[in-house]
Amino acid sequence: MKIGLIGYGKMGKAIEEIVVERGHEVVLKVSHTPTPEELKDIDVAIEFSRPEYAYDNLKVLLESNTPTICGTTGWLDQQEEVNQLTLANNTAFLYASNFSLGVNLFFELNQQLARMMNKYRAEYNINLEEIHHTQKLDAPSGTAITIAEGIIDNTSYNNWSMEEQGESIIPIEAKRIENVPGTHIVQYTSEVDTIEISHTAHSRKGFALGAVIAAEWIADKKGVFSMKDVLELN
Ligand SMILES: NC(=O)c1ccc[n+]([C@@H]2O[C@H](COP(=O)([O-])OP(=O)(O)OC[C@H]3O[C@@H](n4cnc5c(N)ncnc54)[C@H](O)[C@@H]3O)[C@@H](O)[C@H]2O)c1
Ligand SMILES: O=C(O)C1=N[C@H](C(=O)O)CCC1
Repeated sequence: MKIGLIGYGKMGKAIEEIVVERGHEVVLKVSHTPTPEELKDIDVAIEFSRPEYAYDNLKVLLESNTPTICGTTGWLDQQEEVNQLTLANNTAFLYASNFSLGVNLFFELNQQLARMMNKYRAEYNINLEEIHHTQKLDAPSGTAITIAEGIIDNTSYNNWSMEEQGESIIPIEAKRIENVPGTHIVQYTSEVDTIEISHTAHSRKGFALGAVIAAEWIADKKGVFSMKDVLELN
Protein backbone atom coordinates (compact mmCIF):
# COMPACT_ATOMS: atom_id res chain seq x y z
CA MET A 1 0.00 0.00 0.00
CA LYS A 2 1.09 3.60 -0.65
CA ILE A 3 0.78 5.60 2.54
CA GLY A 4 0.81 9.37 3.03
CA LEU A 5 1.87 10.68 6.43
CA ILE A 6 0.26 14.02 7.23
CA GLY A 7 2.23 15.27 10.24
CA TYR A 8 5.75 13.96 10.58
CA GLY A 9 6.51 14.45 14.25
CA LYS A 10 6.89 11.86 17.03
CA MET A 11 3.94 9.78 15.82
CA GLY A 12 4.60 10.25 12.08
CA LYS A 13 8.10 8.84 12.59
CA ALA A 14 6.91 5.91 14.76
CA ILE A 15 4.25 5.10 12.10
CA GLU A 16 6.80 5.23 9.27
CA GLU A 17 8.81 2.44 10.96
CA ILE A 18 5.74 0.18 11.21
CA VAL A 19 4.60 1.01 7.64
CA VAL A 20 7.98 -0.20 6.30
CA GLU A 21 8.09 -3.24 8.66
CA ARG A 22 4.69 -4.36 7.32
CA GLY A 23 5.78 -4.11 3.68
CA HIS A 24 4.09 -0.83 2.71
CA GLU A 25 5.61 2.31 1.26
CA VAL A 26 5.58 5.90 2.54
CA VAL A 27 5.08 7.99 -0.60
CA LEU A 28 4.40 11.32 1.11
CA LYS A 29 5.41 12.81 4.46
CA VAL A 30 4.51 16.42 5.14
CA SER A 31 4.23 18.78 8.06
CA HIS A 32 1.84 21.14 6.25
CA THR A 33 -1.71 20.89 4.91
CA PRO A 34 -1.29 18.79 1.76
CA THR A 35 -2.38 19.98 -1.68
CA PRO A 36 -4.73 17.73 -3.74
CA GLU A 37 -1.82 17.29 -6.20
CA GLU A 38 0.39 15.82 -3.42
CA LEU A 39 -2.31 13.25 -2.61
CA LYS A 40 -2.81 11.78 -6.07
CA ASP A 41 -0.72 8.58 -5.59
CA ILE A 42 -1.87 7.73 -2.06
CA ASP A 43 -3.95 4.67 -1.08
CA VAL A 44 -4.47 5.76 2.56
CA ALA A 45 -3.46 8.90 4.50
CA ILE A 46 -2.52 8.76 8.19
CA GLU A 47 -2.99 12.14 9.89
CA PHE A 48 -1.21 12.85 13.21
CA SER A 49 -0.60 16.61 13.33
CA ARG A 50 -1.75 19.30 15.76
CA PRO A 51 -5.26 20.05 17.07
CA GLU A 52 -5.52 23.41 15.27
CA TYR A 53 -4.61 22.00 11.82
CA ALA A 54 -6.50 18.70 11.85
CA TYR A 55 -9.76 20.00 10.35
CA ASP A 56 -8.09 21.79 7.40
CA ASN A 57 -6.00 18.68 6.68
CA LEU A 58 -9.00 16.34 6.89
CA LYS A 59 -11.05 18.58 4.58
CA VAL A 60 -8.42 18.42 1.81
CA LEU A 61 -7.91 14.67 2.32
CA LEU A 62 -11.60 13.77 2.21
CA GLU A 63 -12.40 16.15 -0.68
CA SER A 64 -9.59 14.39 -2.59
CA ASN A 65 -11.36 11.05 -1.90
CA THR A 66 -8.43 9.78 0.19
CA PRO A 67 -9.32 7.09 2.76
CA THR A 68 -8.05 8.67 5.98
CA ILE A 69 -6.95 7.55 9.44
CA CYS A 70 -6.77 10.36 12.01
CA GLY A 71 -5.11 10.19 15.42
CA THR A 72 -4.85 13.91 16.14
CA THR A 73 -6.74 14.81 19.31
CA GLY A 74 -8.35 18.07 20.42
CA TRP A 75 -10.44 18.94 17.31
CA LEU A 76 -13.65 16.99 18.01
CA ASP A 77 -15.97 20.03 18.04
CA GLN A 78 -15.72 19.63 14.21
CA GLN A 79 -16.23 15.85 14.15
CA GLU A 80 -19.76 16.00 12.75
CA GLU A 81 -18.62 18.19 9.81
CA VAL A 82 -15.81 15.73 9.08
CA ASN A 83 -18.23 12.78 9.14
CA GLN A 84 -20.48 14.65 6.69
CA LEU A 85 -17.52 15.43 4.40
CA THR A 86 -16.67 11.71 4.36
CA LEU A 87 -20.17 10.73 3.29
CA ALA A 88 -20.56 13.59 0.80
CA ASN A 89 -17.32 12.56 -0.94
CA ASN A 90 -18.09 8.82 -0.80
CA THR A 91 -14.80 8.04 0.89
CA ALA A 92 -13.65 6.51 4.22
CA PHE A 93 -12.62 8.01 7.56
CA LEU A 94 -11.58 6.60 10.93
CA TYR A 95 -10.71 8.65 14.03
CA ALA A 96 -9.48 7.08 17.27
CA SER A 97 -8.36 8.93 20.38
CA ASN A 98 -6.04 5.97 20.94
CA PHE A 99 -5.05 3.31 18.38
CA SER A 100 -3.38 0.81 20.73
CA LEU A 101 -4.99 -2.61 21.15
CA GLY A 102 -4.42 -2.40 24.92
CA VAL A 103 -6.29 0.89 25.32
CA ASN A 104 -9.18 -0.32 23.16
CA LEU A 105 -9.49 -3.38 25.44
CA PHE A 106 -9.21 -1.00 28.41
CA PHE A 107 -12.14 1.05 26.99
CA GLU A 108 -14.30 -2.12 27.12
CA LEU A 109 -13.16 -2.99 30.67
CA ASN A 110 -13.84 0.59 31.78
CA GLN A 111 -17.45 0.38 30.53
CA GLN A 112 -18.03 -2.97 32.27
CA LEU A 113 -16.64 -1.66 35.55
CA ALA A 114 -18.71 1.54 35.22
CA ARG A 115 -21.91 -0.53 34.84
CA MET A 116 -21.03 -2.49 38.02
CA MET A 117 -20.13 0.61 40.02
CA ASN A 118 -23.28 2.53 39.09
CA LYS A 119 -25.23 0.64 41.79
CA TYR A 120 -22.72 1.82 44.41
CA ARG A 121 -22.58 5.53 43.52
CA ALA A 122 -23.30 6.43 47.17
CA GLU A 123 -20.29 4.45 48.48
CA TYR A 124 -17.60 5.25 45.88
CA ASN A 125 -16.14 8.51 44.52
CA ILE A 126 -14.76 8.36 41.00
CA ASN A 127 -11.51 9.93 39.74
CA LEU A 128 -9.89 9.84 36.29
CA GLU A 129 -6.21 10.68 35.86
CA GLU A 130 -4.09 10.94 32.73
CA ILE A 131 -0.31 11.45 32.57
CA HIS A 132 1.55 12.45 29.39
CA HIS A 133 4.81 14.00 28.22
CA THR A 134 5.37 17.74 28.61
CA GLN A 135 5.11 18.55 24.85
CA LYS A 136 1.46 17.45 24.73
CA LEU A 137 -0.68 20.42 23.59
CA ASP A 138 -4.16 19.32 24.69
CA ALA A 139 -5.59 18.44 28.12
CA PRO A 140 -7.32 16.29 29.02
CA SER A 141 -6.05 13.68 26.56
CA GLY A 142 -8.38 12.40 23.85
CA THR A 143 -8.14 8.99 25.51
CA ALA A 144 -9.29 10.39 28.87
CA ILE A 145 -12.29 11.97 27.12
CA THR A 146 -13.19 8.61 25.53
CA ILE A 147 -12.88 6.92 28.95
CA ALA A 148 -15.13 9.56 30.55
CA GLU A 149 -17.68 9.19 27.74
CA GLY A 150 -17.64 5.40 28.30
CA ILE A 151 -18.49 5.97 31.96
CA ILE A 152 -21.20 8.54 31.13
CA ASP A 153 -22.84 6.11 28.66
CA ASN A 154 -23.11 3.44 31.38
CA THR A 155 -23.88 5.36 34.59
CA SER A 156 -25.83 8.31 35.93
CA TYR A 157 -22.76 10.62 35.59
CA ASN A 158 -23.57 13.12 32.85
CA ASN A 159 -20.42 15.22 32.39
CA TRP A 160 -16.67 15.43 32.98
CA SER A 161 -14.57 18.39 34.06
CA MET A 162 -11.00 19.37 34.92
CA GLU A 163 -12.21 22.31 37.07
CA GLU A 164 -15.80 21.93 38.22
CA GLN A 165 -16.97 19.54 40.93
CA GLY A 166 -20.43 18.07 41.37
CA GLU A 167 -22.51 14.95 42.04
CA SER A 168 -22.85 14.03 38.38
CA ILE A 169 -19.41 15.22 37.15
CA ILE A 170 -16.42 12.92 36.56
CA PRO A 171 -13.30 14.81 37.70
CA ILE A 172 -10.32 14.51 35.32
CA GLU A 173 -6.79 15.31 36.46
CA ALA A 174 -4.14 15.87 33.72
CA LYS A 175 -0.46 15.59 34.71
CA ARG A 176 2.53 16.38 32.49
CA ILE A 177 5.86 14.62 33.16
CA GLU A 178 8.94 14.41 30.91
CA ASN A 179 8.92 11.46 28.44
CA VAL A 180 5.72 9.68 29.56
CA PRO A 181 4.07 8.13 26.43
CA GLY A 182 0.64 7.84 28.09
CA THR A 183 -0.93 6.55 31.33
CA HIS A 184 -4.65 6.48 32.21
CA ILE A 185 -6.07 5.56 35.62
CA VAL A 186 -9.72 5.18 36.69
CA GLN A 187 -10.22 5.00 40.44
CA TYR A 188 -13.29 4.35 42.58
CA THR A 189 -12.57 5.18 46.24
CA SER A 190 -14.76 4.46 49.27
CA GLU A 191 -14.10 5.07 52.95
CA VAL A 192 -12.62 1.57 53.24
CA ASP A 193 -10.97 0.72 49.88
CA THR A 194 -10.02 1.67 46.33
CA ILE A 195 -10.78 -0.13 43.07
CA GLU A 196 -8.44 0.95 40.28
CA ILE A 197 -7.89 0.08 36.62
CA SER A 198 -5.00 1.55 34.67
CA HIS A 199 -3.30 1.39 31.28
CA THR A 200 0.34 2.33 30.83
CA ALA A 201 1.90 2.69 27.37
CA HIS A 202 5.61 1.77 27.41
CA SER A 203 6.31 3.49 24.07
CA ARG A 204 4.49 4.91 21.00
CA LYS A 205 4.80 1.59 19.14
CA GLY A 206 1.32 0.36 20.14
CA PHE A 207 -0.34 3.58 18.87
CA ALA A 208 1.64 3.38 15.60
CA LEU A 209 0.88 -0.32 15.00
CA GLY A 210 -2.84 0.23 15.60
CA ALA A 211 -2.89 3.16 13.14
CA VAL A 212 -1.22 1.08 10.40
CA ILE A 213 -3.57 -1.88 11.02
CA ALA A 214 -6.48 0.58 10.71
CA ALA A 215 -5.01 1.92 7.43
CA GLU A 216 -4.77 -1.62 6.01
CA TRP A 217 -8.38 -2.28 7.09
CA ILE A 218 -9.92 0.93 5.68
CA ALA A 219 -8.25 0.89 2.23
CA ASP A 220 -11.23 -0.75 0.44
CA LYS A 221 -14.06 0.67 2.63
CA LYS A 222 -16.49 3.61 2.37
CA GLY A 223 -17.98 5.28 5.44
CA VAL A 224 -17.15 6.50 8.93
CA PHE A 225 -15.56 3.90 11.22
CA SER A 226 -13.97 3.41 14.65
CA MET A 227 -11.39 1.05 16.14
CA LYS A 228 -14.29 -1.08 17.38
CA ASP A 229 -14.94 -1.97 13.71
CA VAL A 230 -11.28 -2.77 13.04
CA LEU A 231 -10.80 -4.87 16.17
CA GLU A 232 -14.30 -6.41 15.94
CA LEU A 233 -15.11 -5.36 19.52
CA ASN A 234 -18.78 -4.69 18.69
N1 LIG B 1 -4.72 8.50 18.59
C1 LIG B 1 -3.57 8.04 19.11
O1 LIG B 1 -3.37 6.82 19.30
C2 LIG B 1 -2.48 9.03 19.41
C3 LIG B 1 -1.24 8.61 19.90
C4 LIG B 1 -0.25 9.58 20.09
C5 LIG B 1 -0.50 10.91 19.77
N2 LIG B 1 -1.72 11.27 19.33
C6 LIG B 1 -2.04 12.64 18.90
O2 LIG B 1 -1.43 12.85 17.64
C7 LIG B 1 -1.06 14.22 17.48
C8 LIG B 1 0.42 14.31 17.11
O3 LIG B 1 1.20 13.80 18.16
P1 LIG B 1 2.80 13.80 18.07
O4 LIG B 1 3.26 13.28 19.37
O5 LIG B 1 3.28 13.17 16.80
O6 LIG B 1 3.07 15.38 17.99
P2 LIG B 1 4.34 16.13 17.40
O7 LIG B 1 4.26 17.55 17.87
O8 LIG B 1 5.58 15.34 17.66
O9 LIG B 1 4.07 16.10 15.81
C9 LIG B 1 3.13 16.92 15.15
C10 LIG B 1 3.72 17.25 13.78
O10 LIG B 1 2.75 17.95 13.01
C11 LIG B 1 3.46 18.89 12.23
N3 LIG B 1 2.58 19.93 11.70
C12 LIG B 1 2.48 21.25 12.05
N4 LIG B 1 1.55 21.85 11.29
C13 LIG B 1 1.03 20.91 10.46
C14 LIG B 1 0.04 20.94 9.45
N5 LIG B 1 -0.64 22.05 9.14
N6 LIG B 1 -0.23 19.77 8.84
C15 LIG B 1 0.42 18.64 9.12
N7 LIG B 1 1.39 18.58 10.07
C16 LIG B 1 1.69 19.69 10.72
C17 LIG B 1 4.52 19.44 13.17
O11 LIG B 1 5.56 20.05 12.43
C18 LIG B 1 4.96 18.16 13.87
O12 LIG B 1 6.01 17.55 13.15
C19 LIG B 1 -1.47 14.89 18.80
O13 LIG B 1 -2.74 15.46 18.66
C20 LIG B 1 -1.53 13.73 19.79
O14 LIG B 1 -2.43 13.97 20.85
C21 LIG B 1 -2.71 10.36 19.14
O1 LIG C 1 1.21 11.71 23.09
C1 LIG C 1 0.05 12.08 22.92
O2 LIG C 1 -0.24 13.25 22.62
C2 LIG C 1 -1.05 11.09 23.03
N1 LIG C 1 -2.24 11.47 22.63
C3 LIG C 1 -3.40 10.66 22.62
C4 LIG C 1 -4.45 11.24 23.56
O3 LIG C 1 -4.59 12.47 23.63
O4 LIG C 1 -5.15 10.46 24.20
C5 LIG C 1 -3.12 9.20 22.87
C6 LIG C 1 -2.04 8.98 23.88
C7 LIG C 1 -0.77 9.72 23.53
